[in-house]
Amino acid sequence: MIKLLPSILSADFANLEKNLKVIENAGVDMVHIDVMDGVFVPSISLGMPVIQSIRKVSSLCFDVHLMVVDPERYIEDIVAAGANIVGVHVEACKHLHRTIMQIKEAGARACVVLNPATPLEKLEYVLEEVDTVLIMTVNPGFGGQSYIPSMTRKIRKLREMILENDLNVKIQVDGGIKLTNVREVLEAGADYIVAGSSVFGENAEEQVKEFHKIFKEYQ
Ligand SMILES: O=C(CO)[C@H](O)[C@H](O)COP(=O)(O)O
Ligand SMILES: [Fe+2]
Repeated sequence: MIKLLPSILSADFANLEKNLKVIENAGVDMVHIDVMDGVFVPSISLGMPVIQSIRKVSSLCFDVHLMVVDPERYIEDIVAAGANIVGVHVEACKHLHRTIMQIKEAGARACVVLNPATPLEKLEYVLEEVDTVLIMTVNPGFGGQSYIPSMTRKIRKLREMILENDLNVKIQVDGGIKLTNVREVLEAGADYIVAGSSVFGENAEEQVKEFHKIFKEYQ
């Protein structure tokens, strides 16, 4: 099933509860939360206290994208704060397999994230252990960037790898996805679509409905 995961990075941080209600009422059941440390990526976004606070007012599935160095330092705290899915970057983990196990032992679903320039080969020995692979379709660090066209081939190639190995792994895409290019990633095989500026930067309720209309063409 194809899902839209609005990214709260582009939401109004003074009105997060209201923003979450808007997307939930529009039919969304998962939300994407970007945690940036100012080291792995240039920017700093939010951390545990914010996740804890919004957990109290939302029953949405929280998909937390950790853009931090050595993410294994935070897994248990992030899950305790309310994360249902935890995504870690291949480029940030010294012992990727161990970190994936740590996420699952902490009680969350494990997602592995690849920067645009990181090849899919990095997944070869961990693919069967993960619930989701997140293909970054922009260089991580900021919302509102443009989709990198070569990522369509990467999504297609990952879909082939998953099929060849007969696995049940979801493909997530994040960065620069809009109503005008979402068909391209869906045709390539994406299941989970993250969208920040194209949801919260506009009329969020209308945008969610438009994305969902397009998804119906593919399921
Ligand atoms: O991980 C991210 C940035 O590093 C964000 O999830 C992503 O950029 C969403 O924003 P937009 O849809 O505006 O590109
Ligand atoms: Fe993200």
